[in-house]
Amino acid sequence: MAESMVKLENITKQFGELHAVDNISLTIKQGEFLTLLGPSGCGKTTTLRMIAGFENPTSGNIWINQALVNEIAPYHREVNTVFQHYSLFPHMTVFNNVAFGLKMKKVKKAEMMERVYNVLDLVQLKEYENRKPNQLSGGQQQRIAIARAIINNPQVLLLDEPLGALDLKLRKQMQLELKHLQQSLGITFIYVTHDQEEALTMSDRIVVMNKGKIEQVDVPRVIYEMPKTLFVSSFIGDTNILKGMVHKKSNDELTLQLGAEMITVKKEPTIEVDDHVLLSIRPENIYFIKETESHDIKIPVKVIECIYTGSSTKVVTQLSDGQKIVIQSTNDAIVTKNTAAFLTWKKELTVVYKANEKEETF
Ligand SMILES: Nc1ncnc2c1ncn2[C@@H]1O[C@H](COP(=O)(O)OP(=O)(O)OP(=O)(O)O)[C@@H](O)[C@H]1O
Repeated sequence: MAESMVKLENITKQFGELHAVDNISLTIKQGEFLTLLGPSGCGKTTTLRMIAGFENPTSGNIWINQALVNEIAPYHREVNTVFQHYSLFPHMTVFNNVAFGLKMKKVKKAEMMERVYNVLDLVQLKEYENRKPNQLSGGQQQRIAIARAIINNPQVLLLDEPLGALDLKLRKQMQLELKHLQQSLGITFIYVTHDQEEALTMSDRIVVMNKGKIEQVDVPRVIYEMPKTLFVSSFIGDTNILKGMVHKKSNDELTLQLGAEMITVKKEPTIEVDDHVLLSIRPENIYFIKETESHDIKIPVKVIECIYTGSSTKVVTQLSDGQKIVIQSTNDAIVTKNTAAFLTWKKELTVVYKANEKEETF
């Protein structure tokens, strides 16, 4: 996976005054499943459309397979795109929809038949070859759209929210199918979604975008466990954001005041004594402990609410200064509403940000 398949260098796209994509640089490796993730309007689709050639960058360079493609028309780029709306030809059978690209290229009949049946087999729709798109379910139509996109053996497949129109169960099933397909074909996938769970499930690496800029690029585990910015922390998964203040700084630790308590966390180079900070702690990383237990972090709280959610219980607690901490507990027997309790979490799972860093609601 070492070779670079797509390279974006200082890419900006302006629509009038708006910087839809704002000076991003990114290298996507051969065979990689890379996901562009971010809220609506952050520039994901615009980035994908520039790689496809449907939009021209205002400035910057795009390489595909080591070739500069800025001036190359979409149909001459080694990429294919799958959209959320399948854009199948309604009057053609499944077979003809998939064969269309090969017919345009005047591929010989025997080879065309072999290739169409191969991809129909890959997407498990061989027996549907004579149906029209309106005789297929949404998931089947999307598989046909994917079959059509891979039949020309593109180096790169661009997928713009391809599962967005499907219901949750089918979407989850198709996520796994797509991932397996990508692995077996060895094609580079650049995938756009605003669904963080989908991104975490499918990707080799995730690019988190916000307002046209890249906030973080990394493997799913690092994005989830070590979000670099407050934005990433809040956008990916559920988290508690708590206000604190730095009391002491030693060689490798910070001592923070949180409510009436002092806790120690890992040192952050840019954070100094007296700084106001925001702590991000995921609900599933917090545990209830008994008053008699001793832990590095031990926070007294009041239990405000217990909400049963099936596999776990969401427990809302409150610190002495009124800040709320939500815990996702699989052992709710330990607490009851309106009682005092004690919380702990691992200091290495506490992510600390300077409070003035992008304090906004997401
Ligand atoms: N052709 C255009 N003309 C003017 N503004 C545009 C155009 N295309 C996109 N934009 C704007 O650029 C910004 C980024 O849009 P883009 O479609 O890339 O976002 P996105 O992250 O894909 O969002 P979504 O998840 O809603 O599809 C938005 O503010 C959008 O309104």
